[in-house]
Amino acid sequence: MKSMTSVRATFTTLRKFGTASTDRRKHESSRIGIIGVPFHKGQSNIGVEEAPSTLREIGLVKDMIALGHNVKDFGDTVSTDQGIRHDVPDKIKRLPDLALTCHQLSTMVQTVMSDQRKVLTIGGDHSIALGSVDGHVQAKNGEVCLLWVDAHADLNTANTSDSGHMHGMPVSLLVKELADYWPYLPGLDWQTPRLSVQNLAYIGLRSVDNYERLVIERFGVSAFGMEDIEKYGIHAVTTLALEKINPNGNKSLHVSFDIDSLDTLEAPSTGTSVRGGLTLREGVHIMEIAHRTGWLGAMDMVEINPRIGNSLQVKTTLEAATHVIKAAFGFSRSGHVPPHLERMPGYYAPLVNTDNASTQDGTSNMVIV
Ligand SMILES: NC(=[NH2+])NCCC[C@H](N)C(=O)O
Ligand SMILES: [Mn+2]
Ligand SMILES: [Mn+2]
Repeated sequence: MKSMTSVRATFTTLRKFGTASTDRRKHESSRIGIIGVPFHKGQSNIGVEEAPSTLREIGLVKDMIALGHNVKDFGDTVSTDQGIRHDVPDKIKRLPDLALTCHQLSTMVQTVMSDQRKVLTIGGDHSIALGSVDGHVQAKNGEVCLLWVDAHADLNTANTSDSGHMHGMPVSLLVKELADYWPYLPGLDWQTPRLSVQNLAYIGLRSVDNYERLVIERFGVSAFGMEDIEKYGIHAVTTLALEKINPNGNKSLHVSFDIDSLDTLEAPSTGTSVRGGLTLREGVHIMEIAHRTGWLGAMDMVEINPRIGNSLQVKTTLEAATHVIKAAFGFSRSGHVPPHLERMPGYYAPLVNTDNASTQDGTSNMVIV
């Protein structure tokens, strides 16, 4: 057993640095709505549309309820098959199905928020964020800030995209500063870009196309790539990004989390994986900070593809996504005292004399057994 002196020293050190274990994490329960979007036509890999059902099968809803939240599963958007339209730029020939899916999603997000719930949207590829963010912006009358956690900027237009994959374009459809760089898009009459690039920040970038870089520099977008995370650390980068996009703390936060922001080793089952990404710990910490701001209104989790990789790789990816989501909605790696224990002062009586945790000489009379 450690001597009392060393225990006292440890406790004092912990208290001085204010670690989570000495800083009581108050756990607030929330009302949460879950929406699935089984959509894959923003990219070329079949399977990403299976992620919503797969995450449900491994217990996502149960996990959220176990965090003490009031959780309602609003089901999935209805899949459509409008075929290919030839009156739109060739690179967005599958726009009709994206437009219909995102219109449904935007409406569902507004419905969930009108039920006083935070929204968790499970993709599907990242093009669906056009619907989830639009719904959030409409529900909050434009007072939204957007944190895009991704290896990619997803800032291409139909003219600048090399791949023609719409999951590389949602941000350019969401920000008003790029509205003039798009032709009229049939089927998207319901969507008006209202977000400003000033309220957009990226974390995790490491595969940015030339035109995307041009836009980031031209408009001064807050873009924190992996190099910035090497230099300053994930805590500083996340805190700075959030301060940039919501300086007055009055906007509702939307975090669009692309699982490929994590390193390939952490989340291999995704279609456009890029080495040198975030560790799972870094991804979790981004969401811990987002949660603790109290600003989080909605989160997307996208680009999980259960058909890519072997069973261990799929399991690894799904577990990573679950850890990130739970962090966003209050799971604390340091533990928390559930409300019923809060109401049991006697519970701590045998261990800590709480009315005088440290005696006059600064030593603690806490007995750790
Ligand atoms: N959400 C994603 N995984 N996006 C990948 C985009 C890759 C590339 N920048 C493109 O436009 O095709
Ligand atoms: Mn993305
Ligand atoms: Mn990506």
